[in-house]
Amino acid sequence: MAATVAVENLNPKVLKCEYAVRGEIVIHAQRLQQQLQTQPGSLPFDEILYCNIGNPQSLGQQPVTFFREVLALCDHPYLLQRDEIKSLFSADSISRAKQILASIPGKATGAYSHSQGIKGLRDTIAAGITSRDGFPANADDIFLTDGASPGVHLMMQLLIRNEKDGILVPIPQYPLYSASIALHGGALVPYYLNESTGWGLEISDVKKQLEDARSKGIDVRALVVINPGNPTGQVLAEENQYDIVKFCKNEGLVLLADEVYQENIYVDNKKFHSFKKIVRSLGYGEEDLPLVSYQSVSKGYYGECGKRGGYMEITGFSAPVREQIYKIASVNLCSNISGQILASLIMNPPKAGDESYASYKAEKDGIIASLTRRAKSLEDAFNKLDGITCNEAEGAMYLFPQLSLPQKAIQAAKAANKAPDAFYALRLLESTGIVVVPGSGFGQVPGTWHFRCTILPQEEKIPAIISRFKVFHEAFMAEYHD
Ligand SMILES: Cc1ncc(COP(=O)(O)O)c(CN[C@@H]2CONC2=O)c1O
Repeated sequence: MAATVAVENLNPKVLKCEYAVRGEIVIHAQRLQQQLQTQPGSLPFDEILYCNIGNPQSLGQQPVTFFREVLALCDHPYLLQRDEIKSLFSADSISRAKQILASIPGKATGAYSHSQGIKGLRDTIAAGITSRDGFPANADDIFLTDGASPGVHLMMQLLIRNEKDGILVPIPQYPLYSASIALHGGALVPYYLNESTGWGLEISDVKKQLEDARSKGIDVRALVVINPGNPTGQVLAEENQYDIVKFCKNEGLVLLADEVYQENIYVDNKKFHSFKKIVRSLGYGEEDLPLVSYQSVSKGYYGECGKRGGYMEITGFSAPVREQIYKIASVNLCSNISGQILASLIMNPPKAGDESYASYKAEKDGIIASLTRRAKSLEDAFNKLDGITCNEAEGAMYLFPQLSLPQKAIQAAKAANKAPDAFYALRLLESTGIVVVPGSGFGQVPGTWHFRCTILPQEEKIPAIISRFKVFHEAFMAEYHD
């Protein structure tokens, strides 16, 4: 009997789900990459430059030595018995690996762990959060996850009962949120970041969207904040964060604080403040506001995307609700142990006085300084082009320029049955090999068009990217000028 599975009879929530970061432009890029391999010289460029995804190590960024030394020793404890490791690994990597292994039952990094993650590692992470914020964190509030993504899905699964349950999401947003809400059958309630004020979050706008949703019978459950922002790159002002926390408390909303770019700050006039610190600074305790804070090993200066590590810290939930969160986490048994170890390392890196500290700090500072330079170079280059305006990337890993497209280009896009920014991105790819994600994949004010470009290509490639981009953009605008 022929298979009965067809697109027509799949879960409609899956069909509704979209994730543009690896969407049609990237799929086409992969086809062109294949063509370059089988037919060298057949395209007007000789390599594909993936500026679509925040994947630093795929573009040449090196992992942090200390983190990899500890991971290697934890994964093969036999090495710790050999004297020769002293000539290969730093003393503090060896001692840290021994300390971590001692916290794992049976030193078995191949065993399932507690469903929230290894307690000793959660103790370390809690200590790191306490040190970062100046307010205590509790290991029992921490759930180690395979990157931040599963933690986001878990909370959507917990909060969304049906299509009448809504989640306030910033627009532009990282499409994990719109995809997860769609997969769980909820309602995305948009609130627009203000491009003219550097992607500012106006509480008055959020409140208007909340009231509008409620008037339509939507039970708004939570507010998502991404700080620093993806794709927009803004870092929230501290006073804005106080307003957001008070708003969530007054409106009875769960605050979902996505803080995976907390180590990616490129401007001197902004600092990262965790929402946990803001909540505690306001004197709010466990009874006042349900808050979920997300962290990941994928970003920062570590960029360990493939290791799939991260955590969510949950505070302000009742014991019965926490039990339900634990139950969902236990269904997946546990997150991967290497990711758990790495999450503990990024929250407790080498300190002054440790043997690895000097080299660790040089690596960390070097990566952040380079990202800062790359962000500025690309931002300046975009702003020099007619028809493009680009806000500063205060943080994160992206620029999100706005395109002022001629009507002829918009008509051509319509004729090709594509959003104007997707039409532009496809033409950019086919002319230069540069892969960006259309703004329509993140959401934008209707009638505006953007694209997202990462700041991740290695520095020596940035001038070539800028010059190739400039040639394309000027030719495109000339082709379609009104
Ligand atoms: C804001 C935000 N939250 C969560 C995640 C999920 O990360 P992990 O699951 O790896 O922890 C990402 C990944 N950033 C995607 C991936 O690369 N480019 C992006 O926009 C992100 O940008």
